[in-house]
Amino acid sequence: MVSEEKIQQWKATKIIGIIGLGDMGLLYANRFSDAGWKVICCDREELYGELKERHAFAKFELVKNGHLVSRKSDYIIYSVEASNINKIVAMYGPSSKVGTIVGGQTSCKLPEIEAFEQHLPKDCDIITVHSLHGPKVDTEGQPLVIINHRSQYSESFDFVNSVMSCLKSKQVYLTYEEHDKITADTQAVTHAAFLSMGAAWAKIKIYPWTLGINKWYGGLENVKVNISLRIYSNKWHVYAGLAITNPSAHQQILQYATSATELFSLMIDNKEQELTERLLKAKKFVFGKHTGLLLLDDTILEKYSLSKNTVSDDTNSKPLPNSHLSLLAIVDSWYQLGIDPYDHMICSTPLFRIFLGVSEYLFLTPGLLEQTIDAAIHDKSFIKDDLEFVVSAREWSSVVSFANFELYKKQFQSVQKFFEPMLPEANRIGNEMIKTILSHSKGPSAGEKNI
Ligand SMILES: NC(=O)C1=CN([C@@H]2O[C@H](COP(=O)(O)OP(=O)(O)OC[C@H]3O[C@@H](n4cnc5c(N)ncnc54)[C@H](OP(=O)(O)O)[C@@H]3O)[C@@H](O)[C@H]2O)C=CC1
Ligand SMILES: O=C(O)C(=O)Cc1ccc(O)cc1
Repeated sequence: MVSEEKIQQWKATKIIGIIGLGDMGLLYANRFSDAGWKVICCDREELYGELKERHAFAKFELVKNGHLVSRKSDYIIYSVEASNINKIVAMYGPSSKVGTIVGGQTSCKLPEIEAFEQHLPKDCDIITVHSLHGPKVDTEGQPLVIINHRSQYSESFDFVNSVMSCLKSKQVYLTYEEHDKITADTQAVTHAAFLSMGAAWAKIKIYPWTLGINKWYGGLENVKVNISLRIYSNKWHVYAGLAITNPSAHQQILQYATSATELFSLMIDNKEQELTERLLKAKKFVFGKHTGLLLLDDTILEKYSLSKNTVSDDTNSKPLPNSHLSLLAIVDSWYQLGIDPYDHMICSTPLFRIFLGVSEYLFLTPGLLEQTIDAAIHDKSFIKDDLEFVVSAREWSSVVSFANFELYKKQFQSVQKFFEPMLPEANRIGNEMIKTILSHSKGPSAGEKNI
């Protein structure tokens, strides 16, 4: 335990450097400087003039480039695009102050650690971090992974912990290998699922919230729409980087696409018994030990719809039952890969917890799985949507396994363009929905497996 006096002494004498003043870099720069740390930042040199104006009243200092950050800082954090980490560390790493600590914020740690080992002077320690949430989420209580990879100075680790403590996140200590395996299981496959939903809607050119109360209506559907659009309102490189640069993520995303394909084949072949047996096995494996309350309650999600329709507008219609292929496929892929998603709660993002929450709801609400299987076999209202979903899941999987950043960008941006007019509204509703889910789940009523 570091004394308050020591922390005050560090605050008076040490400098935190941030290279990359994008969404996450800015979040850290503001939080650290608000907590009383001296912070010095840069973004790309050509943006210096513009950024100087934009941050004229900020508490942190802005300098022209990463060399100037590196020369002065006692802890340097690279908060840049994953695909450029090697190039950027190669550029500024050798300017790191003697005996400094270096880390990064990229979402997959293997390429980051390789870049540090390759380009940093041997006298630098390597202690890296990953906040498991987006820049607009309250950092308090969210997991923050800290990886103490190479420490030769006794104070380095305590120092980084003290700096990070102002975020009030839940600090989780892992190796970079553990981190990458877990985030492949959690983040990468969650994104693949919601990216595939959005791509399928864009391909068949439907805005699912405009179809009245017949289709895509209700709490589970609101989650699918809101989270999918939330992902498409972000920067493509965040999702591309964490999937493409993490080898374990390729296998995960491929399994997700394979599960979706195989379950869909059983649906179109009307193999009800085989489908039921397969899903019950998956249910037993993933949810067999579940006790206590569900992570999510469908009714609290009802109101977060982009739709202007309500059931009372249209009393003769009732929602068509969905086959929920995207949710069946994730539970099946956890089963096929032998992953217990609850093991990863300690190191999970809000989106993963929500994805697990809706899957759990589908499998554990009495009668809902049976109703879903019945719909998948006997009511083909969603069959065309499911076909597009399967094609999309396989396309995302191919793009990721071929490590094709350009194609990823193209595919992402074409869907983004389709949803563009709705993204601000979707983000607003999505933020409210996530806030409600997170606040409900913080309370004691969330049961043993807090979201
Ligand atoms: N967004 C999120 O939800 C999260 C992201 N992360 C990870 O954090 C990292 C940063 O993400 P995020 O902040 O969202 O992305 P941003 O694109 O917002 O930020 C990255 C910033 O780095 C800048 N940059 C590029 N090259 C240089 C350079 N040579 N010197 C200085 N700055 C440079 C970029 O400028 P330009 O755009 O002009 O190239 C950009 O402003 C990524 O690796 C991401 O995977 C981690 C947790 C959450
Ligand atoms: O919660 C999610 O999965 C997000 O989409 C936000 C996000 C993106 C990248 C990260 O490395 C961590 C969090």
